[in-house]
Amino acid sequence: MRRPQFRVAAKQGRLREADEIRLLEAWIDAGKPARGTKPPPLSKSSAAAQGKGKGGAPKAAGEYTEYGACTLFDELPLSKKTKDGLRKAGFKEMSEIQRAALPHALCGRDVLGAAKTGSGKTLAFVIPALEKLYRERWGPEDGPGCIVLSPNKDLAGQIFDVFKKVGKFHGFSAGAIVGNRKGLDEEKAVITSLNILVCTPGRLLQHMSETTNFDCAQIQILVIDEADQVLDKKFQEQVDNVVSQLPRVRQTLLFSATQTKSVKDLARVSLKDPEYISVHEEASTATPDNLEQYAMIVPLDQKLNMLWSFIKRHLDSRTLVFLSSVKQVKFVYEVFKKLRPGIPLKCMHGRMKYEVQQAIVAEFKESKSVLFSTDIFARGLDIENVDWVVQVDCPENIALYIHRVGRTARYNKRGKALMFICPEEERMLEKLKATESKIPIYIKKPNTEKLEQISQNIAAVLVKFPNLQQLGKRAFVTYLKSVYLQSDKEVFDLSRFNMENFAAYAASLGLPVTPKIRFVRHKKNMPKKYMEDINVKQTKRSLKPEVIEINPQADGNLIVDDEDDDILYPKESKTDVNMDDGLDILHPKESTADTNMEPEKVTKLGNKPLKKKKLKINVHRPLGTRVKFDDEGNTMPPLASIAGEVATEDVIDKEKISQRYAEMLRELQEHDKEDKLEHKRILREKKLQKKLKLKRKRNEEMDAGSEDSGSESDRDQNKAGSKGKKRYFNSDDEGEDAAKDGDVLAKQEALALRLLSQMHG
Ligand SMILES: Nc1ncnc2c1ncn2[C@@H]1O[C@H](COP(=O)(O)OP(=O)(O)OP(=O)(O)O)[C@@H](O)[C@H]1O
Repeated sequence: MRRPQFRVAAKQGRLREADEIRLLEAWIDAGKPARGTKPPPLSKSSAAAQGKGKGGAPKAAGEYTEYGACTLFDELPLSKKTKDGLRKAGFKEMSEIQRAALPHALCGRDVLGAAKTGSGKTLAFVIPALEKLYRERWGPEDGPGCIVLSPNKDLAGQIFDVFKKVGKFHGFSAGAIVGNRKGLDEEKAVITSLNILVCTPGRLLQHMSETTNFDCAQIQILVIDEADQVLDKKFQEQVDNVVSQLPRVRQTLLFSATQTKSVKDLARVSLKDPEYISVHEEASTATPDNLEQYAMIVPLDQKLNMLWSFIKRHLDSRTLVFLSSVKQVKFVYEVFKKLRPGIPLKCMHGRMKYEVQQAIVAEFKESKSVLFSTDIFARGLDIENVDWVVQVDCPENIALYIHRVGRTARYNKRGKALMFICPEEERMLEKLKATESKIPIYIKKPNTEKLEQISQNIAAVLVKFPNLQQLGKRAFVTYLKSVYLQSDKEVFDLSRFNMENFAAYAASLGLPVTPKIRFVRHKKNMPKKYMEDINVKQTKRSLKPEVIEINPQADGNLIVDDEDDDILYPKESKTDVNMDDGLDILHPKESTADTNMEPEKVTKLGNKPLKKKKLKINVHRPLGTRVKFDDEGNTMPPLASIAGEVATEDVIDKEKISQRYAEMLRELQEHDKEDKLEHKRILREKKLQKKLKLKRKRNEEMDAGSEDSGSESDRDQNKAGSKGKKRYFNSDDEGEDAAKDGDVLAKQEALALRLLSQMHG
């Protein structure tokens, strides 16, 4: 009895939907805005008036309102399901970019949208995507109908969440195709039945080439978020490949806070007669109005002191700290955690599992804390109420600066941003302050009185936790590499630093010696400008590797050799430029954003790694690479030299320094003692093992000898001894087992001797 009722209800539902779609299509067509038009500017009084007057749903069939100037979502020609979703999620009034983009996007036009960070661009493409599929009556059996490309998996996850929220009442299946290698098979199993795919270009391409029956020939709408980054050369091959597999007849929406207008880029995604919507083009600033921005000139070796002092003075804030490499993030997080600043610390980078990242973001949203991050979260990350964004390392360009600071002051909220800039990178400040950049940034003078000096505390932590020394070394190396690999040599030029700077920086990380570094680079991948910039000793036909070395012990030159991690060969296909360690460093890059792409996929997709050619560059720079000597002519450890310098400036008490050194020495001696004891223990254990082995061997020989003469019961006994007792190895009870073994063997030995003497007797 119930089945026919169900069928009737379903049929009625379908009919209602069909009626709604007919009405929506007519409304969209009748009230669409003229091409190239923008909605009139919004004054507070007009907003309310427009909400009641001009907009609104059609009163009766055939009487359609224009929707190009409305202000509320309810006034747009949207399906009931989408409106319900929006209402449930608490979205009522449209933001500027939504007002401007939605009317054009809803009537099927291609859109190239730009608006400041945090201004609500996500809804400006999520709504048209849902509506398009709804009006096309897309169903599960139709497969993928919408693709959203995002530069990284975290952002893809966030966009997916917005789809889930707003599309709650629709019946579409959607997925964030961002899984790790393990998730690939699961994705393969479902991807063909998903209607909305939010994915990174690399992952999508992988499915396009590997997943059977995965077909994108029916795609209705393509969205590219963070379009300037996704259309950047880093993704070029992947995006071109993806786009070539999509139907030419489709709608395309491109959004970003820092938009591309490059005709070449747009041609690549074949935009048709697009609407250029840049709602803040005429605004006096490129960053949110509610954002206060400050910069401070901080020498490299003072950055951690400054960061620590900042954190200590903002214990009641939610602070997001950007550093330029994974190793730096890990190091600063680990060391600061040990020093206990009095506020929870978290860290996040592209090497973490997606689920872990999600959990950390959720925790950060919940409590006032400090989150150290790489640039993986510079774009798109939407966290309400971030009070401060602190950029410890200089952003590689203005666009990245805008995206980083845009993690605060989102959607009408207030926020503050602070950037530390080394004197050697001051050119970036000039660029930011240039009129055309439209960035109201103010220089703040560091308050040296309130600056806490923590280098020695860090050194003490490193003595106590030796594994952090290695991490510190890596942090040092990856920082210098990140500077070295930047393409904007006007700002980033290692030659502006000298050996003293490097030594001081190493000391500020608590390192007892300045790590050595060597850069090897394929000439082909070096920016021309930089090639001219450095003194390359190379004949035209030479194929030797180019080597730039930094060595604190070398006189005058930047030389170095680091045995394990610092020989860098260009790898064209790698896209994660997150500077994890030496082996991940690529050719000079346009962008340092941690794209979180899966490198192995990219390699599979046909980018051949370059041959390691032996190009050698030896750079002899007339730089201030002085090594410090003490009164007796011995080279001084950098920490000592720095301590001396600081002391002369009366920042640190000399007595304190010697006390600290004495303390460190004591700690080292203690460690030394422990190491010696441990070494002795290991030797003892080895000796015992050896002895036991020897005895066992002898025993076996004797057993073999006594086999013929031994009684049946003896043999059984032996068998029981060897087979009946299972042994479990656990490093904790190794000593006890060994002792037991010793007893057993001693008994067996005695038995064997008895047997032997019986034989001989
Ligand atoms: N119409 C709206 N009403 C209220 N809140 C909104 C509206 N539109 C967007 N938001 C909220 O504003 C915040 C920022 O939105 P969104 O992440 O889309 O910004 P964005 O422009 O994409 O930023 P970015 O350039 O940094 O990626 C989100 O928390 C979102 O929920």
